[in-house]
Amino acid sequence: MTSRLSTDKDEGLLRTYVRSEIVVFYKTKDEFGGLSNMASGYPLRINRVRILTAEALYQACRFPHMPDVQREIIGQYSPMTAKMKSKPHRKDSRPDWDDVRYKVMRWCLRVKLAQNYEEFGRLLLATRDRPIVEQSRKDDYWGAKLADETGATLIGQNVLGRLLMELREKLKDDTEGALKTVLPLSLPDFLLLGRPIETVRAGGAGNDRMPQPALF
Ligand SMILES: Nc1nc(O)c(N)c(N[C@@H]2O[C@H](COP(=O)(O)O)[C@@H](O)[C@H]2O)n1
Repeated sequence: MTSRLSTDKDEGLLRTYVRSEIVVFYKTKDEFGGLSNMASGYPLRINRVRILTAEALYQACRFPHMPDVQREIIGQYSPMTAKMKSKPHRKDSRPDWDDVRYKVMRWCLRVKLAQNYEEFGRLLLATRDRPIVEQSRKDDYWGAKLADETGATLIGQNVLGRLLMELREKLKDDTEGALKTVLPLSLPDFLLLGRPIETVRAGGAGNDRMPQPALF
């Protein structure tokens, strides 16, 4: 599975999923909504900076050269607003963004697991061996869209779901807790607020819902 995801060569390859055979999440309140990057309750800490959701972290990674934009993104309470704050700057995303975004997403999911090992791990393992799919209205790159109005079938590249499945398989073998440590990606300028992103370790993030803006 890693090789399928290790390049965007298969970009455009749409997969078809039958709803009754998969774990699908659409809203964060769904049974498996915690798998969404928009889900709250899985706080992160990078270089001692608290970040409320994987979505905010992912969006901030677009702009290593723009710390003020990163600060604005991770300063939002709402993950959707964090995503919206990145939108006006998208054209200024790091120049290799389209090539590296799936690697960044894989790293964000690793961080989410490392720092929320019990809760997120339990949710991942509860999907057992089923395909995981994020249902989306518009985005059939990260997720999959309804094939028709019955909703019985979804079609998309489902890159996020495939990364989650990849992580689930690693977690099944993680008897030593190796996934509680996450090395930084070896990308040029992998920065947060002007500093190189350091190794991420379990603990540290806390789950006290302290608002990120309080840190600024
Ligand atoms: N707009 C929107 N609404 C939701 O409810 C979503 N779950 C998403 N998808 C997430 O957006 C992220 C990708 O953002 P880019 O389009 O690459 O900037 C990723 O976390 C998707 O899962 N989008």
